[in-house]
Amino acid sequence: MKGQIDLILGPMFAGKTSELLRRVEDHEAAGRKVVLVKSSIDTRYHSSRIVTHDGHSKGCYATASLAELRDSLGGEYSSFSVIAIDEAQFLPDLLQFCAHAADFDHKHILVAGLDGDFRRQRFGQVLDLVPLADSVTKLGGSCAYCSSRALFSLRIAADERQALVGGADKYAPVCRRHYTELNEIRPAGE
Ligand SMILES: Nc1ncnc2c1ncn2[C@@H]1O[C@H](COP(=O)(O)OP(=O)(O)O)[C@@H](O)[C@H]1O
Ligand SMILES: Cc1cn([C@H]2C[C@H](O)[C@@H](COP(=O)(O)O)O2)c(=O)[nH]c1=O
Repeated sequence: MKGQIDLILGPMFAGKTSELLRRVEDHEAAGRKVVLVKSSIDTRYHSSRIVTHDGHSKGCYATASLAELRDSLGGEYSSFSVIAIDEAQFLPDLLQFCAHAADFDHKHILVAGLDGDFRRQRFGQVLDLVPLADSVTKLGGSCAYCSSRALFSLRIAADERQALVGGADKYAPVCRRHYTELNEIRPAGE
């Protein structure tokens, strides 16, 4: 098998995790052995399962880093042909691990994560993978205020830290118009 990196990006509630699990099931149905992993920072729904916002889930490794996952798997690492990674924005060694696993270990890597934070700034190393990727899929959700395509994650909690784990209690998916209006963003010079 050749190495491959497929990215699934988008704002919160866009269906990234659902799409990741769908692709995992396709690989498993084709007889490929898949290891699932997420950042251990994500404790929202379950500590050792990847869970979608509408309750679908699959067991996974929860890890602080992908080097730690590699160590935990030991010799079993070579038996997996597919590595599915969720909450990729929280993994500090995402770029180095994925590059090595695809280029030299010939793994097929599926990566789901935020393409931007609540300020629409880069988040972790997700965007660094774009030049290495075979495919990049940007999903959109449904705007919480008008049902147009949601492109961005609006933070509704009063907290300025980049990393703030949460769901609908802290974030809403929004279209460009509502992101701009609700953040009171003004064009430069106004
Ligand atoms: N504002 C919302 N709050 C809670 N759940 C939502 C909201 N918008 C959409 N959902 C549900 O979340 C599902 C997508 O969940 P998931 O795949 O976990 O998305 P992502 O990984 O992109 O955050 C949608 O199919 C829908 O059922
Ligand atoms: C926008 C944004 C999000 N987060 C956190 C909130 C959630 O715990 C995850 C994203 O989860 P999802 O599966 O994509 O719904 O990331 C954050 O820490 N900072 C942000 O700016």
